[in-house]
Amino acid sequence: MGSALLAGLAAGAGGAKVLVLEPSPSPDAERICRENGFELRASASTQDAPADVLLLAVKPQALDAAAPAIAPLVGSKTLLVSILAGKRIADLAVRLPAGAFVRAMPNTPASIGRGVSGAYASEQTSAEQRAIAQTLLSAGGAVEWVDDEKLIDAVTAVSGSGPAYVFYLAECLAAAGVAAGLPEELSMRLARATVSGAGELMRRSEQTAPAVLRENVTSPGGTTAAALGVLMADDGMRPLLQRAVEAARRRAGELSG
Ligand SMILES: NC(=O)C1=CN([C@@H]2O[C@H](COP(=O)(O)OP(=O)(O)OC[C@H]3O[C@@H](n4cnc5c(N)ncnc54)[C@H](OP(=O)(O)O)[C@@H]3O)[C@@H](O)[C@H]2O)C=CC1
Ligand SMILES: O=C(O)[C@@H]1CCC=N1
Repeated sequence: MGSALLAGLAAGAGGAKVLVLEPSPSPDAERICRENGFELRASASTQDAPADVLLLAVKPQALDAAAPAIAPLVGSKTLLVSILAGKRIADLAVRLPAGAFVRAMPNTPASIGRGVSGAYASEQTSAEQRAIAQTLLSAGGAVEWVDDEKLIDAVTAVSGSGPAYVFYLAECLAAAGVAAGLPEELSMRLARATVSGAGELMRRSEQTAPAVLRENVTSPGGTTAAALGVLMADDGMRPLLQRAVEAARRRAGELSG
């Protein structure tokens, strides 16, 4: 996720000095840094001046291990932008006492500029710092600000993890096609094209309500209505997805601390 945002940052960094801390950089991260003149190191040193902006993108479970390597870059004027699932601003502040915090939750379509991030800014965040966070995150796509930090766990469960649900839908659709008699590769091609095409149609359509797009596919008494009778049953897709999103939201809560 950090590499995806870094690629976006590369496009919009202007003349800013960028330091990337990464103990074992991927070839992609090395390339992005080389091509954009970003400095790449394993850790910060006490010789480094505090950063204006720090983007934190380690796993939540790696925060304790990573914090000492980052600490020299944190000062009272530093804006810390965290994309760590579950970690609250209070959790970050005890380890990395920056002056201001933005807790954000992007998603992997950010790697092609088509992501969406939810973001929450701490009270201490100035308008200028908020604008910087907006620029950084919008390199990956749309940005939706929320005014209650607790909502970030719900954002995580809906759009942070959400791409995985959609990819799993494609997997399940392909498997169902095979069960219906289609060759495996053809079924996967149909499922991929259907999921991506439907997503693109939803994005481009003037009609913003997915329910209307769904109704456009559904001929009265036809095949889609037969399938939706299963998916929209009381024990169908809605309660299933609600349970899945709630499990993700709960897990985010468990990752705090
Ligand atoms: N994947 C997703 O869809 C999303 C993830 N997130 C959040 O982004 C964060 C990263 O997740 P993800 O990208 O999936 O995980 P990855 O494991 O791909 O990325 C974590 C990165 O942090 C590096 N790292 C580990 N320890 C340190 C350290 N001490 N100092 C500097 N860098 C270190 C890792 O290096 P190495 O590989 O060498 O250990 C790795 O490059 C998580 O907090 C997650 O909650 C947020 C939104 C969406
Ligand atoms: O699975 C995770 O914990 C991260 C956060 C959102 C997407 N991936």
